[in-house]
Amino acid sequence: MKAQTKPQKSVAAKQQNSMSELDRYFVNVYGSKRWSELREALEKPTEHVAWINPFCDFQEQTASRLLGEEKIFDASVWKLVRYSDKFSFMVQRDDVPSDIKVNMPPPAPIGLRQLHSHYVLDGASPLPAISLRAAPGSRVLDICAAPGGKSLVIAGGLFDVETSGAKSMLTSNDRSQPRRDRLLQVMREYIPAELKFQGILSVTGVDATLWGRSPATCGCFDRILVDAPCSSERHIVHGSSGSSWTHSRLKRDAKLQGQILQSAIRVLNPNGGRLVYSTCSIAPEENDEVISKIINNSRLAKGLKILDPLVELQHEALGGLLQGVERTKYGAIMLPDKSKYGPLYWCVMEKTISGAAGTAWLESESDSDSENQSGESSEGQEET
Ligand SMILES: C[S@@+](CC[C@H](N)C(=O)[O-])C[C@H]1O[C@@H](n2cnc3c(N)ncnc32)[C@H](O)[C@@H]1O
Repeated sequence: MKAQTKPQKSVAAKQQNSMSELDRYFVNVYGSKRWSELREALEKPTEHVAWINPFCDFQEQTASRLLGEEKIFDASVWKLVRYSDKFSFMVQRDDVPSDIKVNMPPPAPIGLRQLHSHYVLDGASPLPAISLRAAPGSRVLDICAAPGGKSLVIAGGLFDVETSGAKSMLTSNDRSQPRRDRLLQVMREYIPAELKFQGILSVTGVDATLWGRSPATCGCFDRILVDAPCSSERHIVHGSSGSSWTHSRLKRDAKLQGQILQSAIRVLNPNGGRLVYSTCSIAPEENDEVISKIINNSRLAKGLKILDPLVELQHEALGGLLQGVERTKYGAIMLPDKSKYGPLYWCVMEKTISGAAGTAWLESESDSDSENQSGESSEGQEET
């Protein structure tokens, strides 16, 4: 065995310390038996599904063509699950022995438009995007959007090339330039160019904690997805995150999540706007406790109603995906020791302030909330 150099030793020692801090923390949260099962499940590779791109030319038939004449998916391994004509996905068949690891076929450009056939994502990932219920005509903000899997799922339900005049709008925002570059590439590969040119689909680089600052954006989104940056313990356990776990970092993440959520609530339409908050963290401090702080803030909670996170998902097509889902105080969580997919936490809320003019309520709060805003400056906006 090769001897470790001094810097290698100190990195290994740091990771070791951080792992034991992580273990101690989660034993307290889940108890030692559940944590050891959950940790083992987190160490395994992520289970993926394929979202079928409804923008490919042959729309409804796309999914079955992928199994049939296109032969991208082998029908003895994959099966098609159809939630609606805008949302279908491919999952591994139940009769494929679980010890056989089959690789997801890579996306391929197909049809006249040469758009990519499918997008590979964790099986739990589409659920927050579906729960938004964005329909043609909705103005949607995906406030932490890169690399873009959930934006694609939203766009699929929102736009129809034929009915793009329905005044739907999707703003996919992310502060990180490299991740935004990836998001722009995903949009180019999956979404027809005509939607981008009409200015109804845009990519922006604003600091999400600052969205609520601009009177121009107050109350103007009917649907908002806050898929917040989080500790992402699975990546830490896999050693792929490039950072180590500490409780102080978790607390910083939770603070940022609260700031982003507050900012998003300010730009949510007060007449029936819907917001979904999600993370891939398994820590209650980054999930229910972030929601709890909002609920206990009388100004922010005004008109906000927490909805049953599973109601929107009661559809036979989603039964397989939702297996093992657990309710939490405010939302739902999928943890990979009980479920095939995840981790994923999500909470669905709606804002209705009867009789309130959109901006009046928002303007009255903005000053007193300013101490909660991050001091970081926003980046410029760009269009796809
Ligand atoms: C969980 S990832 C989003 C994944 C994405 N929703 C998807 O489905 O592909 C969180 C994202 O938040 C972005 N982010 C972190 N802090 C931010 C901030 N203050 N403002 C905007 N975006 C931020 C990160 O760059 C990261 O891309």
